[in-house]
Amino acid sequence: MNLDFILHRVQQVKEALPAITDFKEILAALRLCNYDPDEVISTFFAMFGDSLQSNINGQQNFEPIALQREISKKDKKIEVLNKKLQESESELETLRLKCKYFEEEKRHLIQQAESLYEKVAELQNEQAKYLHEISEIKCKNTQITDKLQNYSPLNKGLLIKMLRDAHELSISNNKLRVLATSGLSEIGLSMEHVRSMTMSLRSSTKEIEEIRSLYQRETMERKLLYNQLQELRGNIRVFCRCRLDDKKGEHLEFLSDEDIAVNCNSSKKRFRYDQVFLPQCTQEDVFEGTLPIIRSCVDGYNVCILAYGQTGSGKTYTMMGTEQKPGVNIRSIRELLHICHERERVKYVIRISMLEIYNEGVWDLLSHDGNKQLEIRSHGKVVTLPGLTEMEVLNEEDIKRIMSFGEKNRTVASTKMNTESSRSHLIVIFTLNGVDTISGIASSSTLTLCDLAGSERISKTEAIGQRLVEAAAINKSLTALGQVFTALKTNSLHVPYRNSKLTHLLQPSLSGQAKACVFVNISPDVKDLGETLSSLQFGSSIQQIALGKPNPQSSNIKLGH
Ligand SMILES: Nc1ncnc2c1ncn2[C@@H]1O[C@H](COP(=O)(O)OP(=O)(O)OP(=O)(O)O)[C@@H](O)[C@H]1O
Repeated sequence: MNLDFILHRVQQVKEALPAITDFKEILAALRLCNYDPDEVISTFFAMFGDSLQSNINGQQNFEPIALQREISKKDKKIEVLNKKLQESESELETLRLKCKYFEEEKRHLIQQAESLYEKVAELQNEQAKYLHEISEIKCKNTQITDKLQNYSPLNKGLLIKMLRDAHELSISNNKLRVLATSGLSEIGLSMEHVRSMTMSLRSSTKEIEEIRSLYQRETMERKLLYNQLQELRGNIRVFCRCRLDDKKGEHLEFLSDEDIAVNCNSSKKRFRYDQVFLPQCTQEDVFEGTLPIIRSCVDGYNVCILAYGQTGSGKTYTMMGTEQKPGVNIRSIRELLHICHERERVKYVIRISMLEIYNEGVWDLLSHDGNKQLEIRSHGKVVTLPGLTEMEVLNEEDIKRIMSFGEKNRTVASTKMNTESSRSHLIVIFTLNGVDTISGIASSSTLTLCDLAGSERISKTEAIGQRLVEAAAINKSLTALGQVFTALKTNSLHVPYRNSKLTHLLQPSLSGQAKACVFVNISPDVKDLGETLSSLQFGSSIQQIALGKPNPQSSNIKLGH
């Protein structure tokens, strides 16, 4: 409570006091004033105790009540003070906590400040360095400017141009960099593409390898099966062909497609062949018989086709034929080229050679420097003819042209030697080298076409001199051929291939798993009966001769070394 205010009120009461005689009236008056009577009284006593004592007569209980009031007042004050003390203490605690927090904050801030001071120091160092560098650059700049000032206007122009160029260069450099960046990203994409392509390529390569090995196996199996079929038919097939003639050969009886009989001296001699071709059979019919072995040749087996018979029996007609009616030679070559062409996956190289065996001498008919005599060489089972001319052929025209060149050579040689071409053996050899582009299998084989010299006996020819020598040579080689066939038929350990040039040369085509086809040509003329019988006997003796067991890599002839 405001003390001035109380004093003011007390003053008001003091002024009113003389008029107040009754204490109760004073209290009432004070109540009217809205003041706490205890407070007012205690103030009264303190200030006007003496003067009031005399006026308050008869008020016996006044002192204890006043004391009680005093105590209660003190208690209240103490309570208030306690409350205030508590509040102060709690406030003090709060302040203490705050103080602690601020202490922490202060320490933290001091640390930060210290590190900032360090950084500032570093930056100041850096700044000093940069300032130093700047001053150096400025110095250089001043020097350059000075130098520039000294440049002649021309040099200045050049310099400006150079600077411009440099600027342009830097622009184009930037463009290039952009291009390079996009190029690099494109390269990255391409690399990714290449990577995936490589992956798919790898898997494709694997697939191709598998297909290739499958294909390889299939090809081998097909070849072996085809070969087995040929073996079942016989590796040497013998056909009989009778020449077409006006004279009817009454002595000849064509019993079936495979049987022919000869009536002589009231006896009948029967001969069995793989096929007997009647005089009216066409060149196409005759070729049918040789067709399967041509396929064998392309499969890698050595093949030989021979025409045997007396002079004039139709050997040349069968082998060579005429322009209109081509024989086995041209048809075989056509078939060979056709099969090679059909097998697109195999690359073939075909070479032709032409030989003549006359009087046990081997002559190269394709040699450009006249007729050249050759020597036969043997290396184990490999037979070679060093120096033999071989010409690559691509088509039928090539072959016809080369063969007619060889024929001319043969005629010239025959004329020189005063003989007939029919007195020699004509041998055309086709060498076939194939490489399968898928399986990689290489094959090498030969097709030997042989038009033998007339087989008539010396006694009949009544030859003398040169003719006798020729006949003896022919006889020798044909006898050797018969001996080879006989040895093969009887499975003899030794086959006398080297008994003649003819058999020596034909060794690769008459051994191993080679296939041979022999045409026995006969004359329908009764006056040739003896020779016909002899030829038929020769033919039937070689019927059903089995050559060696199959061996996939058949070719063993090497020519032209
Ligand atoms: N099947 C046939 N059809 C028609 N003509 C034929 C037949 N066979 C042979 N000739 C003809 O008979 C003649 C003699 O034939 P070719 O010259 O082929 O006999 P060759 O056995 O080769 O004789 P050489 O040993 O003298 O060479 C030829 O004029 C030929 O055209």
